[in-house]
Amino acid sequence: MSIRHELERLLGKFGQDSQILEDSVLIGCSEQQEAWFALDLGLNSSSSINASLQKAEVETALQGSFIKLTKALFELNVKDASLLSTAQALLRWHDAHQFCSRSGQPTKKNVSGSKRVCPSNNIIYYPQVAPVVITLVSDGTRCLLVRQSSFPKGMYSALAGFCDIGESLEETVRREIAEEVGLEVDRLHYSASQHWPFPHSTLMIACHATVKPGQTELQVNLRELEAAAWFSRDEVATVLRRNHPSNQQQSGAVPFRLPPKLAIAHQLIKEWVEKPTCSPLPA
Ligand SMILES: NC(=O)c1ccc[n+]([C@@H]2O[C@H](COP(=O)([O-])OP(=O)(O)OC[C@H]3O[C@@H](n4cnc5c(N)ncnc54)[C@H](O)[C@@H]3O)[C@@H](O)[C@H]2O)c1
Ligand SMILES: [Mg+2]
Repeated sequence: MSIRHELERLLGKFGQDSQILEDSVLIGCSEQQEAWFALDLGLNSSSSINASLQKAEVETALQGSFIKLTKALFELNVKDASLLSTAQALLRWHDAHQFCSRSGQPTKKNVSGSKRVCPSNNIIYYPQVAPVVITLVSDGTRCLLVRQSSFPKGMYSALAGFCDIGESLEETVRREIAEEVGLEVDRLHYSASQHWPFPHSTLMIACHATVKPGQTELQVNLRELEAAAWFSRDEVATVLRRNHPSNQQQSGAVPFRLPPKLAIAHQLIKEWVEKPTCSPLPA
C-alpha cells in the first residue's frame, strides 16, 4: 500500500477528510530523495470537534504520544529537531496567512507550500523569517550573560535582539548591546547561524563581541532584562559540564544554568570557553 493510501486510511479512521492532505507542506527530503511533508491535523485548534478524543485515538493508532514542541525539540537529534522546527514554522506561517492583506480574499497555497497567492490580484506571499542577532560579549577574561523573566528559572543566555528595518547586523549588535546593558562594542566576530522557531520564525545570527578593558560597567535595562552579569571562564565551564536536565532541579535552590545544547547560544558560550582568543575583526 502506498504511503498516501495508508495516510488516507488513517485519516478516515480519525474522521478526517483525506482532502486535508492537500494542506501538506514540503519540509525537505531524505538522502534517497524521498520528499518529506508536514501536515497540521488541527488537533490543537479550539474549533476542532472532540479535539481531546481525536488526540487519544491518534496516539493509540500510531502507538505514540503527543508532547509539547518545545520539549520535543530538545529531545531529538539535531537533524530531526531542524525538520520539526521547519515544519512548525512553515505550518504556522500558512495558518496565519490565509487571507490577502490587500484584497481580504482567501489566499491559495502552492503544492509544495513555499508560497501563497491571492487569486484576485496575484499578490504572492512568501514565508517570512525575522533576523535576530545573538551576541556573546566578552571583556577578554569574562563573558556577559543575561536573563529575561520569561527564561526557565536560573537560566542565563547571550544577549539577543531583533534587527530593525534598515539596520545592518553590525548596527543591530551595537544598538542592542548599548540598549540592554549600556556597553560599547569594540570588536565583532561572526560565529554561526540557526533557524529558531520561537516565538515566531527567526534566523539567529550568532556573534562574539568584545568591549574595551576598563569599559565594563553594566547599566542593565530592566524593561528588557531581569538580570545581566559578568561570568568568569571557570564559572561558565563548570556549568557547561553539568548542564543537563537531570541536574536542573536541586532541593529548592535554583542553580545557574545555560541554554540547552540545541540552542545556538549554547554553542556560542561553548566556543568562548574552549577558544578564548579568536581573532576578532573591527566592528
Ligand atoms: N536560539 C537561541 O540560542 C536563543 C537565545 C536567546 C534568544 N533567542 C531568541 O531570540 C529572539 C529575540 O531575543 P529578544 O527577545 O531578546 O529580542 P529583543 O531584545 O529585540 O526584544 C524583544 C522585543 O522586540 C520587539 N520586536 C521587534 N521586532 C520584532 C519581531 N520581528 N518579532 C517579535 N518581536 C519584535 C518586541 O517588542 C519584543 O518584545 C527571541 O525570540 C528568542 O526566542 C534564541
Ligand atoms: Mg533582547
